[in-house]
Amino acid sequence: MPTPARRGTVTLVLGGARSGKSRFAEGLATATGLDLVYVATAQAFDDEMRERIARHRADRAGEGWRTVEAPLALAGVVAAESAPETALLVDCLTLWLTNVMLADLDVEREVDGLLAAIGAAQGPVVLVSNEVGYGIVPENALARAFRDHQGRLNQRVAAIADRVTLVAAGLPLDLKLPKEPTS
Ligand SMILES: Nc1nc2c(ncn2[C@@H]2O[C@H](COP(=O)(O)OP(=O)(O)OP(=O)(O)O)[C@@H](O)[C@H]2O)c(=O)[nH]1
Repeated sequence: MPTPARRGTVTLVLGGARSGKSRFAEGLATATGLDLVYVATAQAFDDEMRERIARHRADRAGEGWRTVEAPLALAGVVAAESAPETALLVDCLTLWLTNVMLADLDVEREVDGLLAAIGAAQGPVVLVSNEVGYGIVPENALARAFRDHQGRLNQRVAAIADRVTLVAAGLPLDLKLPKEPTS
């Protein structure tokens, strides 16, 4: 049983594809005992993705989640949905960044807005993101730009997060833990 995200804390959960990061992040959010909002950033462009999303929805059914889809307007959704009695799970920053780039939006400006919304959140926010930089340097420029933006986005969220956990093969490794209160 993971230690719950506390009120107002920001947690970043990193990992590769199928690493178990989403399940771990869900566990952090549910362990708060607060109202649960799942902020989904994926868009279904094909049948496989539609089925994948349907499976995720079925897995969450009955566990008290309310789902809000935010493929692009993530900062606005975090600002609107965050509340002291609500735990937000944002799954995931990688697909959000993909959507921002495909929509030809200004990545830096969008990330600035997202960070401001996360920093102002009233309740716990758990964010899932991918570590994508372990492979070889991609041949095409868009993939290289994406990889760089993703690395910078992860660093910026990690810098303001209270806790950062890397999940590999279903196992969590804490990279950053909340500071203990001094008294
Ligand atoms: N639009 C939408 N997307 C959803 C919903 N539920 C889950 N998703 C998306 O499903 C994606 C996660 O699914 P997977 O690709 O199977 O997970 P993964 O990240 O590869 O695997 P793990 O590392 O195990 O989490 C996330 O990006 C979510 O945004 C939903 O209700 N609506």
